[in-house]
Amino acid sequence: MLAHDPFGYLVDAARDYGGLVRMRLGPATVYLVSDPAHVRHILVDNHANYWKGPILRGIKLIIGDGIFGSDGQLWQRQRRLMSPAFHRPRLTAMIGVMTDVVEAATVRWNDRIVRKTPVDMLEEMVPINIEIVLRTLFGTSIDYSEIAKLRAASDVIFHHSEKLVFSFFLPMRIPRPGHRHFITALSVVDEVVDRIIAERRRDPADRGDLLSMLLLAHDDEGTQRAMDDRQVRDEVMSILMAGYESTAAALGWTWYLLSQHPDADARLQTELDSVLGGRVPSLQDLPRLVYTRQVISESLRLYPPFPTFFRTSYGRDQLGSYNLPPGAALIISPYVTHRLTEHWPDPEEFDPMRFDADHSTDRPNEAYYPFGLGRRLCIGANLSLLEQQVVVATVAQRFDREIASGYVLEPHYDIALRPRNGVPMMLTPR
Ligand code: HEM
Repeated sequence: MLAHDPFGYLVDAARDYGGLVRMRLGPATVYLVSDPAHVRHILVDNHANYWKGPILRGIKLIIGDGIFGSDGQLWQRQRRLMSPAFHRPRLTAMIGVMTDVVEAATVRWNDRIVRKTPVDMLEEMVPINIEIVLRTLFGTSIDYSEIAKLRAASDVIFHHSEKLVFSFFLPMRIPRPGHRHFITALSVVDEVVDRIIAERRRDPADRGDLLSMLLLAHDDEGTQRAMDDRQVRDEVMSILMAGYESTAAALGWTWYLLSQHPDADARLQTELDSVLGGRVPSLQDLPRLVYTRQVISESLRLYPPFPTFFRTSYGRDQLGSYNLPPGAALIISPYVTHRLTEHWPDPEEFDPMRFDADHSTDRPNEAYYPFGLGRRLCIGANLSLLEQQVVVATVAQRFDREIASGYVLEPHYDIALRPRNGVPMMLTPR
């Protein structure tokens, strides 16, 4: 089912059978949820009846008990502890790092621009994002060749994660094809994670960033017991795995979509010229980059980097007229919801004006959730949106961009949704 054009299949299933569809996944029964009212019920109103569940068992081989896959009290404690690292004052202090990192990246593209060879605008977003996550949250940085190694290893891990998730009904002790490759890749990322943590332990002064929050945490009873090494490792791994690939994919999609919609690109340039006039964006500029933000929102609607995520019910529940059994495995899909014609007319059309103030009130809030909803809303959503605005504004006002001739888009899904062959573009300085 999920092998060939999986998302076309899911969109058709929702159109034909509605916002809750019971389907087979191998020997297992799963439910595809896309109706905004059901999504709200599961993630917000009755969230206590749902946990991440056995579908995420495979992901735990990677992130252990990290925040992304944990539940109950452990999750609550970790979320409370980590949230301040993503609050507004900390985010605004990150803008300088973001602009520095993007500027340095554009210098790396110079020789390709001069030689008139394409720059892959998906691939190039990855080191930008790794660097931003490492510097802003963990106060460290790694060199370019190490970034490439980390990237290659994460690719293997993502690819294997997809197999693990969609064969969740098999015991985890049965190795899936590619298991040894996966274990080797995991050890590469683990080495980087261990080094980041060891470096900070040698110089443990409180820097107010996420890593300090993890390392200097005490438990709620104030017994001064620090978080154990394994938990710190699981959290750093969770943030790395959830953090950079998703934003890089989002930016890759935005560059692709702009290349296919010259009118939207022209409007974006007009806004950037009038608000920034060639400067890098500052905190004060960002609220004025309204159309830039709409472009980003529309890109996340069409191609949410996590097009599906998962829950399992503890007890029975009522979803509309349907009686959901206990232990039901749910695939919740923003990709599908974002294409429901009752909320999104001409859903395949790229139209950033859907997100202007006048049109945004036409639909329920839950018709749009690229970052999830409710208590488990993406902890990095605001960081990611800020970063996307900074990257799009900085790069777009510096270069005209054209997709390489002969390029054919092929979406590719392995937990994250990305263009399979990257986004090769010819860049011309403006
Ligand atoms: C475009 C970029 C991103 C997208 C589309 C995205 C999407 C999501 C979604 C849909 C969830 C909810 C999953 C669920 O409810 O099961 C989530 C959770 C999470 N995301 Fe993101 N994310 C992005 C960027 C980031 C960044 C930059 C970070 C960190 C630096 C991050 C860290 C996390 C974490 C830790 C969670 C788990 C939160 C919890 O369960 O309390 N994400 N993300």
